[in-house]
Amino acid sequence: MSLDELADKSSSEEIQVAQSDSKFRSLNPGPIPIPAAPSIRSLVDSVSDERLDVMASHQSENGSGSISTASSTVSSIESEKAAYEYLAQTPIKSTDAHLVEFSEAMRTVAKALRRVAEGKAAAQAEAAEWKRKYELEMAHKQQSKIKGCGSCVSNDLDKLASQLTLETSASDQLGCCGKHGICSHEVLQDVVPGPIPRPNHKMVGRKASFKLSWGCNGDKNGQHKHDFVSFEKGDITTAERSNKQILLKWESPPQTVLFITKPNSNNVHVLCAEMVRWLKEHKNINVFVEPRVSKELLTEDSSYNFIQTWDNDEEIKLLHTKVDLIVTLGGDGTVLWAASLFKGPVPPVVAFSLGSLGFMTPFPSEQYRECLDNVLNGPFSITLRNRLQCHVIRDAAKDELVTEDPILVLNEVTIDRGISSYLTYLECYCDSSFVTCVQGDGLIISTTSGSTAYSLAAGGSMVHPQVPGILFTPICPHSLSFRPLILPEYVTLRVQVPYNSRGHAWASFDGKDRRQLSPGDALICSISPWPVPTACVMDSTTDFLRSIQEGLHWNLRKSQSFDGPRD
Ligand SMILES: NC(=O)c1ccc[n+]([C@@H]2O[C@H](COP(=O)([O-])OP(=O)(O)OC[C@H]3O[C@@H](n4cnc5c(N)ncnc54)[C@H](O)[C@@H]3O)[C@@H](O)[C@H]2O)c1
Ligand SMILES: Nc1ncnc2c1ncn2[C@@H]1O[C@H](COP(=O)(O)OP(=O)(O)OP(=O)(O)O)[C@@H](O)[C@H]1O
Repeated sequence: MSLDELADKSSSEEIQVAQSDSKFRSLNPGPIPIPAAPSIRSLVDSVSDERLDVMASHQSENGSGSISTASSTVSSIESEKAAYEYLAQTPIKSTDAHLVEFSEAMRTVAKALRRVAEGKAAAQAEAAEWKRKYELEMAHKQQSKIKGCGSCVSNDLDKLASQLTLETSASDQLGCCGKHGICSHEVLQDVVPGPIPRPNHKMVGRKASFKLSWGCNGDKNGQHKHDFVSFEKGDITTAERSNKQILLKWESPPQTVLFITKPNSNNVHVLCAEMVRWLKEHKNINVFVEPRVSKELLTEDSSYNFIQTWDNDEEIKLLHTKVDLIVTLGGDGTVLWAASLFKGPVPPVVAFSLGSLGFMTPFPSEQYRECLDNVLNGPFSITLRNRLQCHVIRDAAKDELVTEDPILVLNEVTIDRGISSYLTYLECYCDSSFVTCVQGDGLIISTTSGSTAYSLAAGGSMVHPQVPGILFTPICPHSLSFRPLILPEYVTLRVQVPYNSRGHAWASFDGKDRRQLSPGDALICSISPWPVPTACVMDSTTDFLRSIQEGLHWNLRKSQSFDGPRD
């Protein structure tokens, strides 16, 4: 697809969403009076007719058509709510067939409206995604012009998207962003969507540029073997598998490091002060710290006046354009916290272990000089940890233009019963297919990085973080046959609290930011295009195996003694 076509697609999709919304508003005439009891039959009839219309138009139209289906039925939302209220106030005799039929019709209409609201949210998300990719591509082009690096330019947006989502599998050692390298850093620097930042004397210079490539160990002649399916003579075969370890190689030296540290820990505080000074004095590195840490360091010693920080959320949005590396000092929670600061691209993370478990924190803090030397010089292995992008869709806001901001999680999103003592009742869909109803304490939708966290405690498999997948793990399901699932990374999951749920559900994101989900609300999750690159001590697999063995004591058992019965 050319850039122009992309621009057209991006803008036309936005226009489509906007148009459908304006239709939404213009067709929503406001509340419809609650029908008096004698006229309820006529209301049932009219709703039943609308139900038929909805079904007919669903059959005859494609996906985008479903938005206009919503428009034609939106006027019944208010009447539906009014009718529910009316029904709640009026005792229903089980023998009253009319009221039962009416209530059924209302449910059908409500379901159709839900589908439309969700379709709209998905379309908005998709349009935003295309727009962002388009902006990235433009930035990439501009950057390449400045650098005179013609080979960096790719006119194919799909290629860029697949590079960002790791669908490309190749290694290339051919210089600047050769055919198979990932030049994401160049794409991401300098141009930032959003408001123009106010001039800041603390701003640092350009970011260091780097290249990601897939390693090809054991490949003697340097020829990389790709993972692809070939169809020679009608036979389907996969080529020999390559080593997919991802290497980060700096193309210019990194200049700026951001520290994210666990609060209320004296050890962390002392080490942070020492590392900051060492980086400045021995490596001439610019250092950013959190506002809390900046205050602490400056109160102690004014000679830390070289450190930089931020004042507000707008400045946090720009951090990824200034920072070459993130250093975390703490446990896994600190890595999650660091990732949560970045709603878009995330610079590589070097996680030093100062927590209790430290599954994602492989670097020993006692050897920080050696570790940082290795990382600053490069090349080093990284694990690209996928994140999930979660949208909460409110039933009450289905005819509003703006939905809640997406939330990115590195571990998982959990939907549970919170303080409710009732069973959680959740309807789950994968793309357009119904998956199941969860009846139990809740559901965990996890990344593969999160597979060793809450999902593991709920009986999910441990999955290597580079495996492209989404884990679907129930929490205490009240069923004998509910096994956890692992779904492919490209699907979109939708979990909704049905109208007839007895209680609310609660969503939490990496264990934080709890949000109530009322009957009618839904959560939509898919893999985000912005992974978290974490530096490895050895390589992705060695580090993972070490973590499950040393951190979780996986399959620890006393060895069987030599003496005893034999074959
Ligand atoms: N029953 C459970 O196991 C349970 C319950 C609630 C939350 N959690 C996890 O805690 C996470 C939040 O972590 P926190 O440190 O802010 O909270 P926290 O301080 O409560 O620590 C939770 C524990 O989970 C470990 N952990 C976190 N991410 C991990 C990962 N990817 N692999 C292996 N272990 C991991 C941490 O090291 C820590 O020991 C949530 O994302 C969730 O996965 C687990
Ligand atoms: N920079 C930060 N600002 C605010 N809160 C933070 C920050 N870093 C970590 N936290 C929070 O502090 C809590 C504890 O942090 P962390 O998990 O890193 O330490 P730990 O519990 O000692 O280690 P582990 O997770 O390995 O057991 C987490 O809930 C995390 O969200």
